[in-house]
This record gives sequence, C-alpha cells and structure tokens, in this order.
Amino acid sequence: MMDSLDTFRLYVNDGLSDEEIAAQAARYQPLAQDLRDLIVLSIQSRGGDDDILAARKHLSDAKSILERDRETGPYGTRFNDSGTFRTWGNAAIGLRNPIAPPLDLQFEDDGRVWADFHLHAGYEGPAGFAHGGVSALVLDQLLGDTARHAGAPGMTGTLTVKYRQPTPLGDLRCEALLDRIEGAKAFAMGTISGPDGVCVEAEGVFIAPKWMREQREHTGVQGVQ
Ligand SMILES: CCCCCCCCCCCCCC(=O)SCCNC(=O)CCNC(=O)[C@H](O)C(C)(C)COP(=O)(O)OP(=O)(O)OC[C@H]1O[C@@H](n2cnc3c(N)ncnc32)[C@H](O)[C@@H]1OP(=O)(O)O
Repeated sequence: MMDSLDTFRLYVNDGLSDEEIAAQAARYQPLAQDLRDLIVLSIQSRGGDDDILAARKHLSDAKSILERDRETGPYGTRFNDSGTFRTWGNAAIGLRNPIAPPLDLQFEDDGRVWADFHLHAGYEGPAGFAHGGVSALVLDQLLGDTARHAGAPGMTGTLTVKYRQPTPLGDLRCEALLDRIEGAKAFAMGTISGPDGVCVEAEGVFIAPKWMREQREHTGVQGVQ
C-alpha cells in the first residue's frame, strides 16, 4: 500500500527546461494520438487474417523499439523550476496517455472550468452511448481540477453522479464550478452536455488529506498539485 512518502516520491522536480518540455510534448503527444487511433481501429477494422497478422507484426516491431529505452511505474506529477506541471500519465488529461480522451481543460478567471472533448467508439457502454464509468472519470477530473484551481487541491472523497439521459459518443462539453470550501473540503459541481443538453450531473467533495494538511502547517506551502 502506498503511504504519503510514496506519494511524495511521485512528485518530482526533474529540472527540465521549458524548451525540453515543449520538445517532449511535441515528440510524445503524436504517439499517444496514434495509439488512440489504433484503439478505434481495433474495434472498427474489417481486416481479414492476413491484414491483422501483418498489422500485429508492425505493432510488435513498434513495441520492440519503444521498449529499448523506457521507464517503469507510473508517471506521477513532474514539474520544473518555472512551475510547469506535467501529469502526462493521467487517465483523463494525460498528454502521453492514449486512454485519456484527452480533456484539454480551460480555466476561467471566475473559477469556471470547462472542456470540449470527444469520446470515440472505444468509450462505448450501452450500444452507441458513453460508458457511465467514463462519464464519471471525466467529471472526477473536471471537478477535482476545479477545486485545485480554487486553491483547494484534494483527493476525491465522494463523487455523486446523476445520469439524466444517455450520453452520446462524439463531441461533448463538460463544465464545472466550485460551490464552497469548508476547512479541508472543497465542494464542486459540474455537467457533461451533448447535442440534446445535459446528460450527466455530478457533485464532488475533494479533501486535502491529513498528510497534506500537516505539510501545510509545517511548511506554509500550499502542497502538491
Ligand atoms: C493529494 C492531493 C492530490 C491533488 C490532486 C489535484 C488534481 C485534481 C484532479 C484530480 C482528479 C482525480 C482525483 C482522484 O481520482 S483521487 C482518487 C480517488 N480518491 C481516493 O482514492 C481517496 C481515498 N481516500 C483518502 O485518501 C482519504 O480517505 C481522504 C483524503 C478522502 C480523507 O482524508 P483524511 O483521512 O485525511 O480525512 P479526515 O478523516 O481527517 O477527514 C477530513 C474531513 O473530510 C471528511 N471526509 C473524510 N472522508 C470523506 C469522504 N470519503 N467523503 C466526504 N467527506 C469525507 C471528514 O468527515 C472530515 O470532515 P470534517 O469533520 O472536517 O467536516
């Protein structure tokens, strides 16, 4: 089980320059998009035995190349001296994670957070509609980042999700705002909307864990992001 020390080890100042971070983003983001395209093709290809075997051979070659120089374990949260944070492995927003839709969250000065995003065929639950767990993933990240944006980063304590109508796959919008902060707890609420209006509503409580509160008390530093 991970304790707070393990958590801290996954918050790393790796000292990269902003230029190197930009170069890495330009290098790895297209790879994630290629893999996203492959997820859809895995579902939609009509290839016969020969085509699929040939494609798998190419993928096997690609795996061998990517394995030549690699890290192990989760990506964590990395940052540099100019304060650029990267959560590139994150399942909802990670720049290097093909599982992520991804959400490109927009932070407004008035505290609202929103994103236009796309759920492809790989996010299907009920036929033709988004999986409810994927909607919860999107809302968890959105509301959590809304709390963080308001200066109250925390782990999800409770996320309440109400599915008002089926969420179509395709182009969607999510938006959220902070309701209030009470001590260690931040309350946020948000929605996912499709062409026919709001499909999913959520409320979330995001809690600064005890170890983070103690760190703040001792150092005066707000804490991890
Ligand atoms: C680490 C920070 C990360 C920051 C990420 C920013 C990026 C954001 C985007 C990421 C988005 C994705 C995010 C993810 O996916 S986060 C991943 C999913 N969430 C988790 O895994 C959380 C697991 N649980 C915990 O870590 C702890 O139990 C937490 C942190 C929840 C409590 O911790 P701690 O044990 O230290 O708390 P406390 O006992 O001193 O109680 C403190 C207060 O909280 C109240 N309470 C307790 N539990 C709950 C509950 N479940 N619901 C509602 N309220 C609860 C409690 O009554 C008390 O209230 P009050 O008496 O003061 O009124």
